[in-house]
Amino acid sequence: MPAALEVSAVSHFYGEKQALSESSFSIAPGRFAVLLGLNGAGKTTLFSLISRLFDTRHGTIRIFGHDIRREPGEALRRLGIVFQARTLDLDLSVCQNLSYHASLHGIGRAEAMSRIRTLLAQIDMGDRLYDKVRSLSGGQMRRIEIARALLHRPPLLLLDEATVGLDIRSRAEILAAIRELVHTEGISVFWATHLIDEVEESDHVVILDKGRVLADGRVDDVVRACGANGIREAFATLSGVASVAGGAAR
Ligand SMILES: Nc1ncnc2c1ncn2[C@@H]1O[C@H](COP(=O)(O)OP(=O)(O)OP(=O)(O)O)[C@@H](O)[C@H]1O
Repeated sequence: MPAALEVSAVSHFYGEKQALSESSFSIAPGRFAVLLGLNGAGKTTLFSLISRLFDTRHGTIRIFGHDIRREPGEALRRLGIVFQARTLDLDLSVCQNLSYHASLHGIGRAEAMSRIRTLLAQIDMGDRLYDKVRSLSGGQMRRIEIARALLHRPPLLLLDEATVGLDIRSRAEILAAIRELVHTEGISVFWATHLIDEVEESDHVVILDKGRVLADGRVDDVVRACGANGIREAFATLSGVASVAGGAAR
């Protein structure tokens, strides 16, 4: 079976500025993989390339073996994405936001409603179907965005700093719900964060710093290769920062 995501020698420039430099790694199907990097590491740039928001001019990206440039339809229908910036329409209801996304994916109305009800129940939002998005908390909006990203049943889900701005309980709940999806549905997740405490020992981790992949592999292997005392120390050493504390790097 091909990799869920394969990134090969991908570079990206904003004018003269190089934001990604010959980045390569791949993620196996059914894995929870973390893209770990400080602010400005290039995480959002990489996600913008994977989702084809930006054109990939240097290198190749494949989703389950489908090149995003040569077979964009096949590749992108296997991808769900939650961007860092909120993208729900605040003046529409939860149902309207989700139905609109379903119709973009060619999902018929009855099937869409059935999927929406199932997904909302899974994320504990079953009673908010007809509420305006504006009336939801930040954590609840994030859950709706996750449900939206899963509506077309993609086998690969990307989340860019999905817990930013949420309180500690919402963060933990969202992370746990996504980890649960990996176990129960067997989907592959690529979770971008700068928060070291979101990483678990059995995860696959890709450490990105100033546009370069500095480490790629199982967390315990990366820690061992660095001769570090844990992922916190390995990340601090690789990123060249003095310490990583309080859940974030300093
Ligand atoms: N539109 C842009 N024009 C010029 N430079 C940009 C642009 N977007 C990002 N950059 C630069 O590219 C680099 C990577 O930025 P990117 O947003 O991808 O990082 P990030 O890891 O997602 O950071 P954050 O966690 O802060 O969102 C940074 O140096 C950033 O300043």
